[in-house]
Amino acid sequence: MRKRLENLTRRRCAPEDIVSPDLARDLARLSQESGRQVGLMLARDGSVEMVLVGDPRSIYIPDLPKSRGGRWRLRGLRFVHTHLKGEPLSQDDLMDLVFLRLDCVAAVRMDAHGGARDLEVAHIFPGNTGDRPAWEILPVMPCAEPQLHFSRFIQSLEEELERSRRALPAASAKDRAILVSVTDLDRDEAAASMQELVELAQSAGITVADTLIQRQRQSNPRYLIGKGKLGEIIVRALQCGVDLLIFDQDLNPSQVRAITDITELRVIDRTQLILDIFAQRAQSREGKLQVEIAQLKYLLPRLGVKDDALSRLRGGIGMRGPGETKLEINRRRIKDRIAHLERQLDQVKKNRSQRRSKRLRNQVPILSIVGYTNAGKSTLLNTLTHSRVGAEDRLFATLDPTSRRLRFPRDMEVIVTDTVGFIRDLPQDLLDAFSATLEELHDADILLHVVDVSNPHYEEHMESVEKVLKRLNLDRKPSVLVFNKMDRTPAPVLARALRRYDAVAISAIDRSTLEPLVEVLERKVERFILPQEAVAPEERVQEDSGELEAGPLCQALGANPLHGTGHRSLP
Ligand SMILES: Nc1nc2c(ncn2[C@@H]2O[C@H](COP(=O)(O)OP(=O)(O)OP(=O)(O)O)[C@@H](O)[C@H]2O)c(=O)[nH]1
Ligand SMILES: [Mg+2]
Repeated sequence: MRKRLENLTRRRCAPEDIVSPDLARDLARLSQESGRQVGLMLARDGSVEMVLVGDPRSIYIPDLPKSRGGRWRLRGLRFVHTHLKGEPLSQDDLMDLVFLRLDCVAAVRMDAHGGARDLEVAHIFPGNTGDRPAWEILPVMPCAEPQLHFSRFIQSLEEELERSRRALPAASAKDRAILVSVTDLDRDEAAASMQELVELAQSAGITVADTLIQRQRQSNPRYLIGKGKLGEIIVRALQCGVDLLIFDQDLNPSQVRAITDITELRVIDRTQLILDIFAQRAQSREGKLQVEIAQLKYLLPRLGVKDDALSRLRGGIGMRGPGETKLEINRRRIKDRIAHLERQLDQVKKNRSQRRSKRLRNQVPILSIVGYTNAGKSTLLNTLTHSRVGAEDRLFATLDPTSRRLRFPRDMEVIVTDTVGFIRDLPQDLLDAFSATLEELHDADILLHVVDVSNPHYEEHMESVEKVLKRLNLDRKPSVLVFNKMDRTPAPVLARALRRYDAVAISAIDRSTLEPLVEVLERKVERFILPQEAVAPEERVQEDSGELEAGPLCQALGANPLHGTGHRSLP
């Protein structure tokens, strides 16, 4: 029997036959005699790459050689095996098809006498699967004359896959990712969380090819996600030309490795994605130092896993942050590096606080817009600043000296700054990095906390923002709560929100709604001014009149003397 099985390796069938009739017959005969499934892994040219023997009901496929042509190609191997009782393709067969990205999987279904009766063939479905299965099962065909020209069939299958990849927007320089969430949240919450992950990914410059939510109570410890869903992901990656998987949940190092191994895709989690965004955004030296420290601290516990988890983690998105040369440095050197960076950071912080106390002596008031990501901060900034320049059609360049031509009393200006959005569940290391990015907030005189009140989760968002502000020691700063997007908030919801909180409602896309906010700001800013430096109200009005071709903020501020010096005796 052994000899006869070995002889199979020397067999060959024509490339156009999925399995030649005589090979099918011999497989069935061997199966009948051994009482086990017998299978062949056939290459595209019809040669036998592997002979496999299973038990009566199934067959185990060991690790296959790495795929030819990379992860977006089919493996170039088809698996043909016997089904002793003539049973249809099993779930395991279909999983093998998907997980191994086989050209196809075929069952030679035997009759009661051990003959090769017919052939059932399944292949990966090349188009967008949506809710349908990731595979397609062809109509059963007789073994004696299988009506399938295999080489032509596989060619058109690969062309179809290529087409479905090309149907997606071109994004050559970018990473293309599938976003995955495994959660026990209810449907709406899970969708909201996923939407946030999509926005995070996009702001990191990643093209989101697809999203996938699996709602389950208990997660699979090995892959986090269930095996069936993982199969779907593999097929979607193949269909979409994806190279990156991003999980909404934190992954432990061995999960990263297990998922990477089985999908052959790079795998990162939300925390690493956020770190990466910070790495992109950090401008100041302090920011860069803190982001690198956070990245290294994130990496450190993940070094325990042998193999190249390190390079994978580092390989997150592009190759940013601490460069590739550091891929090889070991745990010891990372710790040394963290210590070194922390010393540098201390020095920079000292210098900064000296610089700041100097700056504080001659500075214009700063209004800093903070808020949850996507609350509309940038929109508010644009609307406010656009209004300021009016007919001049020039954006309010925050620090542009020519804006003085607007003739504020005593050449005063107000600086409005936008900030990176806040997000929920920020780990401590990230918050440190965050605090560097938000360093300027310490210089702000007033915080405008912008809330998207149309979001059903707006109160959770407010809470997240307040938590961050507190941890940054900013919770005592004068602030104005702004409920944005009132245009798309149902009136009763808005009314209830306004009863509950002391807030100003606006719609940042509609300039005409900003007046109440501007009035509030006006009053707040006034409190910054030392009484002895304030100009008499009548004088102010006169100075203001007729000179300003400007929007409401400008008028409001213009109607108030904002003095460059000494106005910071704050409440
Ligand atoms: N309907 C409506 N949409 C708004 C309003 N304000 C902002 N948006 C939209 O909300 C989205 C997010 O606005 P952004 O200004 O980018 O939000 P952000 O807070 O700066 O977001 P991050 O910079 O990502 O933190 C954009 O699509 C805006 O057009 C509003 O008052 N009404
Ligand atoms: Mg913004």
